Amino acid sequence: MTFYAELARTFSFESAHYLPNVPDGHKCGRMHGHSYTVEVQVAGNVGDKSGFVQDFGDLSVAFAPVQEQLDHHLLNEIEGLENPTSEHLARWIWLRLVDELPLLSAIVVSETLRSTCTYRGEPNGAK
Ligand SMILES: Nc1nc2c(c(=O)[nH]1)N=C([C@H](O)[C@H](O)COP(=O)(O)OP(=O)(O)OP(=O)(O)O)CN2
Repeated sequence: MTFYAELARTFSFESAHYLPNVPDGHKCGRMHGHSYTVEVQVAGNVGDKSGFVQDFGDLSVAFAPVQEQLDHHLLNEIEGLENPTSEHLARWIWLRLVDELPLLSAIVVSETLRSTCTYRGEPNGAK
């Protein structure tokens, strides 16, 4: 019997950033840090024999180089993250994982406990 399921694995890293395009006086224009969490989601059919959509370990392997690039870095200095909002960061991570994780269905970025941004790719699959 084939059935469909969704998996998620959560990663965390510490980074500094500032938002260059916020209005004068906005607190996020000053450099500050976050303990980010990123949830990587994949979705698909569960293999008859494996019982997996995909091995959770594959998500860790795919995320490792991304973590290396982000952890304890100033995000603004990373190419493509010159304006490192949660929205841009979620899409930036998506673009770095989607080739290795074709079942990727969402990237959820949290800067704080109360705020999340979810990116699910472009509707037509465009990059
Ligand atoms: N749509 C977005 N809004 C904001 C982003 C963002 O990436 N996307 N980022 C920020 C800042 O990075 C800021 O550090 C976070 O601000 P805020 O959510 O206000 O965080 P606080 O925990 O300080 O919230 P309080 O309500 O002041 O406690 C801002 N907005």
